[in-house]
Amino acid sequence: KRLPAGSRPLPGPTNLPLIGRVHDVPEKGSWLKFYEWSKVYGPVYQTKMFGVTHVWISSEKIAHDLLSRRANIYSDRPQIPNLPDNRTSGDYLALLGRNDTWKRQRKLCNHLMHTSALASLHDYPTLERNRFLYLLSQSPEDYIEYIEQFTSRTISRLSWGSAHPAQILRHTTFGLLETISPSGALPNVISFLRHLPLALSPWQKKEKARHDLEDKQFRSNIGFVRRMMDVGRAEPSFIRTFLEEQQGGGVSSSKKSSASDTDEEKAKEADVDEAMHVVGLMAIAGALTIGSPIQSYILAMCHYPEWQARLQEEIDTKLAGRCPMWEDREKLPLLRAVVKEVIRWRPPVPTGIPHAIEKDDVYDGYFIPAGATIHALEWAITRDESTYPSAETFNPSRFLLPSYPSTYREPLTLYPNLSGFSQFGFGRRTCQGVPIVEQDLFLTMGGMAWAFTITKKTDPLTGSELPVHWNDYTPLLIAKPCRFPFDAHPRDEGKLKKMREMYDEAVEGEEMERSESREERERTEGWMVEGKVRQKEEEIPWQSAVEGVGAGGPGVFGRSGVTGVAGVSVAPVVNVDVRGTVVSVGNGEGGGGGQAGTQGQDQGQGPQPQGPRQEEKSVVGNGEAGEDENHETKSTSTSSRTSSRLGSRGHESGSGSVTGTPSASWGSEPSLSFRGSSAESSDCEERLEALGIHRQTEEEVEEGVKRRRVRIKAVSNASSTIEALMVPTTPSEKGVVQLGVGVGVGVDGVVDEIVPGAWRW
Ligand code: HEM
Repeated sequence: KRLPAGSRPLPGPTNLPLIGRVHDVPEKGSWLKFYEWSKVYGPVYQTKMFGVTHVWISSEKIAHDLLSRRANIYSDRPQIPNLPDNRTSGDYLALLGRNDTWKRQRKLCNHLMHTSALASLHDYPTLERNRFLYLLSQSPEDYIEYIEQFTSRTISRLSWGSAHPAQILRHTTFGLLETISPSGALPNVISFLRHLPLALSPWQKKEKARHDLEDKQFRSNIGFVRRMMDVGRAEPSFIRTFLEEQQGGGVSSSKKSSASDTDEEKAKEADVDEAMHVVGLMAIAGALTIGSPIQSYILAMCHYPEWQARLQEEIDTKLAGRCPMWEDREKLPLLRAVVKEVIRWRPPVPTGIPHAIEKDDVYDGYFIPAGATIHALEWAITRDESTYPSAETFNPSRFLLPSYPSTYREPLTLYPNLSGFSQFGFGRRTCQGVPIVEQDLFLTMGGMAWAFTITKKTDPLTGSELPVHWNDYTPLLIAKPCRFPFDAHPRDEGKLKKMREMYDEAVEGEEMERSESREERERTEGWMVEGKVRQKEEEIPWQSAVEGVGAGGPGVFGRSGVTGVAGVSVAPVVNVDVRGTVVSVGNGEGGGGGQAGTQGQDQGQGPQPQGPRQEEKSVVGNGEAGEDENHETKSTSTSSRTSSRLGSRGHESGSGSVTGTPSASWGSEPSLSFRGSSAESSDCEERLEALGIHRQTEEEVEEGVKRRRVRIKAVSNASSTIEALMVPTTPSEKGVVQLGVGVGVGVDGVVDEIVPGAWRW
């Protein structure tokens, strides 16, 4: 393009023909490279990639000058090669171009956020935080799973008034992140690949499957809320707010006013459709992002124990030993400063979400061409030493002491807070979820500081501290710290007890919700089976549970929530590797058809293990797992091990199929065995005893011990986390306590921990 008179091109690295500088940008930590270039070429420079000009802004002031002050031309979004209709389709508000659909949707999103503050929606984050803390206390090494559960369940409740869509939401949302991230799908880097026809494009096929599943879920969620409203049992949610207001004639994102009744109905449905997408996008945004700073908090506490001690002191003195509540925020400026500093120290969206410029522009003598993609490089903005001295250091004081004039602000009852923070974008496209983020982070970080002392983990063999990385983050648009080891020690017995009480209260509510939404849940779990969307293991810790269950269907009971029926064997079957050793726990009466990661041919006919309450990750899979590279070999072998183990009482027939005789199990001894090189099968029960898990005594049965759970948790060697819950329910006709077992049977796993408790069936 010819430069306008008096202007010059932006500086930047020399571009190679066609590819520009693609080869220089690493897949992981790309923002570090762009930051490095900012040191060489200045706070605003350009690169080219496959013909597209990318402008990188590393100064908050320049980002405001362009994206906020000149918002009339800098508020568009670029086209995403791997999602070519992102600017027009109306499916994802955050990715829409600057058009009427975006304006309407943004307004509606704003309205829903605003009115939700007035409704009782905001109990949800506290409820889920309470559930989260106890789960974390039980197995800190499962932190990623529990954090993801927290974020997706909280936003599901906010969006649809129920946590049950959370699991599929995680699944489809992660897929979307891959679809749109430069490092997630090749066409986003090599843009001409987007022209491949569907049949030849693995990226398009994958995206289509993902989108179909997402669409089904969103529609079903609306249907669910409507049905609940009809019977007066809909919990508060964004979508309920919308539907209620629409019924009352209040809110409408109306695309057109219509004359006839039919037209009016159609227009209403179009509005509902639009609201469905707006709320869907809010759910996606919430499920994707908030886990990043929660994980970064744990990372920060490993490296900066002194700040943890100070935070605990603030909470202990101001709240007299109580766990922080949202209402306490005025009293806890340090906690708010920690929240903000975590985001500054490790920005969740380090490259920013790009804008696009619609008309040629000149800034400070530099020419910026129409159509360029404009990135506010959040990583660099948080490292600007003039605003954040010693930027690499985690230092919440920068928001609390007047000696940091560029970031300090009074009154401390109000500041620091996240409102207007650069990390949530600029101009007309700023993030609309800040109030949710603020509350979620305040509650989780405050809750963790109240409950735990987080430390680096000690190697039991050498006694030395296990290393914790400093800045090893996942490569997609929303970056999260890669897994690291740490310990979370409950600070005292009283707090542990309190956590348990808080958890019980949270789960109690959930049980009610579950029974209400069971039909819906079963349907959505069915889609999960259809969905077969594959994800990267390292990113999606629950993957093997998602993919891995045999076509015996029932092998894993997922969140079926079905209590065992008296007279029918509820066969608890646990098959996991214990540090390289296979454990099978079961009464062997069939059940356990198809195990995670098998080649999918198990046709379990036996009674199905079913649990009254299951954890999220026990999701029904499709029996076609095993294609995952990480799992294939071991999964297959575990499948056969599983079958033969079950065969100790059940019958193994044909090629891997497992059948059983339900009635024979009553009163029979459960089979417990260890297999493998490092353990004798005979010492299985002793080993379990040693782990604190004992068979329930008659007295305990007599007492009708309820709600005691034995949790067997397997962490796969590919860092999947699977959990088994054995929950004593009611005494059966036989006078014993039945155990429902929820097992995400994630073969290839190691049992990482067995929570002490009693089991029996
Ligand atoms: C730690 C959590 C979060 C971070 C760091 C974050 C960050 C961002 C950023 C950087 C943008 C782009 C701003 C721009 O283009 O200038 C954005 C957009 C957006 N965010 Fe968030 N976000 C978070 C959570 C949420 C949540 C929970 C919601 C739920 C409502 C949400 C809703 C949105 C929406 C709707 C947009 C698009 C606005 C538009 O394009 O007009 N975000 N966010």
